Amino acid sequence: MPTSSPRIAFIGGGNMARSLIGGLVAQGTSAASIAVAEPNAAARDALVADYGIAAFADNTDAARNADIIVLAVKPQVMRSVCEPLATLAAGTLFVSIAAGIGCAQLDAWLGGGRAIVRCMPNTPALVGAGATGMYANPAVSPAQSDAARTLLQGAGITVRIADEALMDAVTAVSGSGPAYFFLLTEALQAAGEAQGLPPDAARALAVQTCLGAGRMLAESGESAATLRQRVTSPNGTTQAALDSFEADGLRDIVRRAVEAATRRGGELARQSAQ
Ligand SMILES: NC(=O)C1=CN([C@@H]2O[C@H](COP(=O)(O)OP(=O)(O)OC[C@H]3O[C@@H](n4cnc5c(N)ncnc54)[C@H](OP(=O)(O)O)[C@@H]3O)[C@@H](O)[C@H]2O)C=CC1
Ligand SMILES: O=C(O)[C@@H]1CCC=N1
Repeated sequence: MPTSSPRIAFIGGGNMARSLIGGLVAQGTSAASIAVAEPNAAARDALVADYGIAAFADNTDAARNADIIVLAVKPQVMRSVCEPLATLAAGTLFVSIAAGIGCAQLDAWLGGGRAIVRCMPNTPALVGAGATGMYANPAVSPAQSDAARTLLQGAGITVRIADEALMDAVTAVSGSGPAYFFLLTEALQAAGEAQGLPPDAARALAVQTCLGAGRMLAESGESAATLRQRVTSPNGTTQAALDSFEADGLRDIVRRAVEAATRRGGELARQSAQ
């Protein structure tokens, strides 16, 4: 790794790459050190306009001089993206954000003996409030591991995962997780409207409640269960709602959803290998 700031190339400039690039630029990483390869011309133009980074139509043009290559394409196209990159310099650090695909598979496509960090960020990276699980293969040096952490720092918190087999569970909890809270917020807003609230009021109340609950979870140092109990007056309104959730099996619903997402990670890996 260079002692100056590393040159970073994103392969794929879609939703998640945009969130990470936004986080990097917001934390002061020079736009001149970031390049992106993206086949869609309109998406390329938008990335240049929004962040002042260099954008290329061709992956190898973006990757050629990079110290770190962030593989930010869908699992289904990962193989066709990796194989042409196998000629890149031995010291290059690859950071994959793809769901499902393991380091051994990526290493085989990239020519073998590669330093690979497999991580699973989430879209709140765009506002510096992301959560990333990160696994480094044995070829990653301490300096490269630090560089990967620095890359992810602007995105929010990073949790080091020692056992790669757990990365599908990370994906199911925090990678996909923002969508679960968005769904709950949609449902809460709709339920408020069904009770007669105007849409604007229902949205404002649901959104701020999600934000406030999240901040209390992060900042109070107390467990989710304790915070929940504090809202719940005996025989009050919250108790009525929570009893309804429990009777409808909410905990089981969540457990099954996370199981389904974890299983899907394995399926994506198998499909991408075909
Ligand atoms: N979205 C999320 O919340 C998260 C996603 N991820 C992972 O991030 C990866 C990307 O997902 P996401 O950002 O949602 O998907 P997107 O479809 O938004 O982004 C992928 C981008 O890659 C481009 N692309 C397609 N083929 C190639 C190619 N051959 N070379 C270079 N770029 C290409 C696509 O262009 P085009 O649209 O023109 O095909 C698209 O802009 C996935 O592997 C996913 O598992 C990880 C964590 C969270
Ligand atoms: O839905 C997906 O497959 C990706 C991975 C985690 C979030 N989005």
